[in-house]
Amino acid sequence: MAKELEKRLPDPSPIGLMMVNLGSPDAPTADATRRYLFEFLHDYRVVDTSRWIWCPILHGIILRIRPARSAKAYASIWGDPQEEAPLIRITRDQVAGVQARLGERVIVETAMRYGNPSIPDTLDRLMEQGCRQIAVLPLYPQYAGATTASVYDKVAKSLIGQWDVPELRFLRDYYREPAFIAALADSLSDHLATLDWKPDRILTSYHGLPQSYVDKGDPYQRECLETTELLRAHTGYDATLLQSTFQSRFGPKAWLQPYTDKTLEALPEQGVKKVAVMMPGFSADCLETLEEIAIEAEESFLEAGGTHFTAVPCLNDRADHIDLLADISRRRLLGDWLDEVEEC
Ligand SMILES: C=CC1=C(C)c2cc3[nH]c(cc4nc(cc5[nH]c(cc1n2)c(C)c5CCC(=O)O)C(CCC(=O)O)=C4C)c(C)c3C=C
Ligand SMILES: [Fe+2]
Ligand SMILES: [Fe+2]
Repeated sequence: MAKELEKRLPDPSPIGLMMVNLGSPDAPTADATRRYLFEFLHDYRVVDTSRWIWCPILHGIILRIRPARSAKAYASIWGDPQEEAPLIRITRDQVAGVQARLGERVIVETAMRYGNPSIPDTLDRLMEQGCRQIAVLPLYPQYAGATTASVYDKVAKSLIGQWDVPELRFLRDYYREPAFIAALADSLSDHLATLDWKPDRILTSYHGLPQSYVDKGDPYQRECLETTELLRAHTGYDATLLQSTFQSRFGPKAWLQPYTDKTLEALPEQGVKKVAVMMPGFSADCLETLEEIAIEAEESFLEAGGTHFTAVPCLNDRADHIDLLADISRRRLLGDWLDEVEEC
């Protein structure tokens, strides 16, 4: 009898799972890119400079110049301009795969931290469908204040003013999951098997972060370096073959080093002419992988004397990636919520 009483009463409401990525402009145009960058670059988690200093720079220079340049870069990777951006399309495929694996008791939705589908609209949709328990899965394997914590902030802000707030759970990071490391290693070997050459060097290139954020305590750099360590241990590749670098600098301050572009430009002179670049910090291909690495970085590596270059696709909608996202959601987020419902 005591055991019976210990059981929680079954809650028949559906459970929500919101999978969140960074977001992209609504279209590959300067206007849409300006709206996206306006929201993105006003986030204190992304740019922590005082608004008295930052807003004149942002409004006076960046939002006048960058949107046209970035829109051109987006257009080069977008495909059909009537469709959504690559990052959003891939995230929707991931969501469909996770939904299929979790079954109909869980409602899985796509959300973007900036732009659409927005976090507040997605939370509203889940709550309208009756979800009283919502799990949030930021699609960033390594934690950073600028990404993961920014999702936490936005979720919390979205609920301001609500009288009936759902029970919430968040995933902080998943880079140490053995299945994640195994999927990265398999994606690398699958990709290398399609080539008729072997790389002399494989870069694990992570999105950069201002060095000052790490100096203030952000663990992102450590988590990236640990990801590469785990990948070395899994593949047996040593540090001379598998090397960490950081890409996508923004502005004149020092960012995490070594920089991917400078490394690639220097490698041919050191006799390293065949390079593969993989990007284990990105769960989906996006502007930073498809344009900055697969187009721009390849061009500058070949100009510097490299002979062979390849960019390894992100894990995207690979079955092992979707399996691990569903498994992490079940184990680390939904856990006893699912048990409670399933017991009834
Ligand atoms: C201004 C500072 C920026 C910080 C800090 C930053 C951190 C950061 N970003 C990602 C992941 C992505 N960033 C992407 C694009 C992008 N990033 C910045 C700036 C910062 N990022 C800008 C201005 C842009 C927009 C594009 C451009 O104009 O160059 C993307 C791709 C988005 C897409 O639409 O495809 C991703 C993904 C991480 C993981 C991170 C910190 C760890
Ligand atoms: Fe502003
Ligand atoms: Fe970024």
